[in-house]
Amino acid sequence: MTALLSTQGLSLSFGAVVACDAIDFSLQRGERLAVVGQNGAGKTTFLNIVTGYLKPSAGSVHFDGADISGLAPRAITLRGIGRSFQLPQLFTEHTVRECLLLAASARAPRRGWWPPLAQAVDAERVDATLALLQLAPRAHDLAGALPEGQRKLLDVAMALILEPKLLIMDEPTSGVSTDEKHGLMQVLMRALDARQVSCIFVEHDIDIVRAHATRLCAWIAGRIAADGPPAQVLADPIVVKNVIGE
Ligand SMILES: Nc1ncnc2c1ncn2[C@@H]1O[C@H](COP(=O)(O)OP(=O)(O)OP(=O)(O)O)[C@@H](O)[C@H]1O
Repeated sequence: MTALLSTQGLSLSFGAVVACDAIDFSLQRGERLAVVGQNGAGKTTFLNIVTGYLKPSAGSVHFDGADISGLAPRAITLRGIGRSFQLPQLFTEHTVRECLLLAASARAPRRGWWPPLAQAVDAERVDATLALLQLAPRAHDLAGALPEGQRKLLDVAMALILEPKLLIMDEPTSGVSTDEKHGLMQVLMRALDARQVSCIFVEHDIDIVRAHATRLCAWIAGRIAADGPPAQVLADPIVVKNVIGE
């Protein structure tokens, strides 16, 4: 089976710090991959290279059968890799519904703004996406007025409106209370399943990883130190010592 995403010898250093050390990696369709690692382990650097925000010093990235190495972030988004961030990137002065329309404009031709925007996405798809993320009751509220959990949901809704094949989420539960975290992840994972979107998510909460990931990669010093089913990786002594810190 051809991998949805793969990297071959992906490398990047910052001075003496090897942030991404010749990474060979692949992700199959349908996987929910959690990524864990101490601060500075290289998780973000790897994901920034995959999504075009950083250029590797060596190596290549393939997605959905094509070489996407060196493409700009917008081109990679249009090919089907969506991204949501630890601090949601919202249009806070706009309503929740308008945020989805603005996100959809990433698909519209570069020239023009509001008129092509309205044609770029149909109202039904916007409403279905809002419903999927349980945001329909907030559709006409300002994005900036949402509590953190709903900001995270809106950030993902804005990624899903572009119909990605893969969504990369950076700490989807950070800033959300412990009580709300599992509920939030259930809504997110159900939405991704409904749209048949594979995902990679960086997560520090091990309970969330156990409950919601099908696979886990543990990063240590620019390398994937352990990779496999979450229960297996979390029992690996190297991971226990260097990542979980017990
Ligand atoms: N733009 C940069 N310039 C210099 N050093 C950088 C830069 N970006 C990352 N680094 C360094 O590369 C290493 C990997 O950082 P990275 O942010 O990828 O780790 P991380 O695992 O995502 O950590 P965190 O969980 O804190 O986000 C760290 O030592 C970091 O200080």
